[in-house]
Amino acid sequence: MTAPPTTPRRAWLVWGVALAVYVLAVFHRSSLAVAGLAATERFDLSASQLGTFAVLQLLVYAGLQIPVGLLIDRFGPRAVMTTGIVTFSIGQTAFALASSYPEALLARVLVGTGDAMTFICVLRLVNSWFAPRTIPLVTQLTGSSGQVGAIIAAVPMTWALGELGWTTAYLVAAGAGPVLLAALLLVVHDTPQHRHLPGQPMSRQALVASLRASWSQPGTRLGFWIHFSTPFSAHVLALLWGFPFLVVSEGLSDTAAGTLLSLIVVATVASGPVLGWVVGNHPWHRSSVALGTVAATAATWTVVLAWPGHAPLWLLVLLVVVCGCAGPTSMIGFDVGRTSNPPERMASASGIINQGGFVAALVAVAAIGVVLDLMTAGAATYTPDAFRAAMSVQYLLWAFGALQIWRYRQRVRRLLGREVVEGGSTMIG
Ligand SMILES: N[C@@H](Cc1c[nH]cn1)C(=O)NCC(=O)O
Repeated sequence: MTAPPTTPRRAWLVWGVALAVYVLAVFHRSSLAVAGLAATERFDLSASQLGTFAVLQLLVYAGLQIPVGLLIDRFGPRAVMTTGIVTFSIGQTAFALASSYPEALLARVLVGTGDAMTFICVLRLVNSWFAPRTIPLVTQLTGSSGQVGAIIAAVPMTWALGELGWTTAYLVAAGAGPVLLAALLLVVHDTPQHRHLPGQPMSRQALVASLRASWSQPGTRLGFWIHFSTPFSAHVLALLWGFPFLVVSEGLSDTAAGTLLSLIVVATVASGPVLGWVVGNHPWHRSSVALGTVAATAATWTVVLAWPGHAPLWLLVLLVVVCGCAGPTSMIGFDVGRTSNPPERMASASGIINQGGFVAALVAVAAIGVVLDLMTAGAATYTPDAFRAAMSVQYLLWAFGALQIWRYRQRVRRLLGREVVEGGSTMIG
């Protein structure tokens, strides 16, 4: 499987259907965030039980990235994506019908499993259907357009939960799965030449050796740390802590806080194509863009956290826009992974890289909760000072991630000249 020299027209149709499946996966992933209160009432949950839904889903997603990458390299993206769409549709149906907390948790595990099978399939399809120069742009468009699923989850799903009730709202959402499954089976082929192109069967030793080979490429590690360092701040805000931080620490109304959180997705969707263009035309500077993004995110947070009293609205808008733009920067990680690995290891390398941002998000979300609890032990509510201290744990992740990006970029640059990288390869050895 190598990229075609020119992009066939059919590639856009294949990508459109695969992207729609990814949008649906992001929609299902995000559809719990707007249902927190309803879930608390339906299953009689405490706050930490509610938080378990989000953490469990992230854990399942991150934990499955490497196995799913291997499955794609072995069975092809069409087969794995088919399994993914069936799995998350069953999960969402089960969530609609769940009547107890354990049933609902199991349903979220299925949603997380199906979700984990989607994104790297789309990346693999992009790599097989598009001409090499177009791949960075389409990869970026995939990542940022996929976030539209989060917007659909926020607005129409809130309406549906209020108007149709829990069971009908989630059943209707699950109903989109079979429709897209039919389109997928009809339109999506693994490559322009093959409907189904499986890889070679591999023994356990060969699988381990292949993963080792991917990880030993400095470019895969550089991709992992870029994905680790850039998007987690947006996840921290959007997944759990943004709303209470903006309301308690910055004194915003519920509506203003909700609007700012939606602005994250708008910034993500808008900045993706620009970054895609930059990455496609200046591959040598990919890691510089990532380092600049980490610096800009940390600097903006610093001004917000150091501002005496409530930060002004323009500064909070800047914060969510900068965090939103950092999301697409994480896609640079996949591009570095693509140019550092042969086609038969592409999906497993993407799986390794895709873990980065989700591991960082899990660590950040959990660490912020721990610091908040420690600083407000016994108090009825969180305080602005506690939030300032808790949000500061992000500096540890930025510092560690930026250090690792710097180390691996030095290693790649020591071993490969600029003309080789600009020629489209960062594979070493
Ligand atoms: N980095 C994200 C995608 C992204 C792009 N822009 C903002 N976020 C990512 O890795 N996504 C994987 C997924 O399954 O969504």
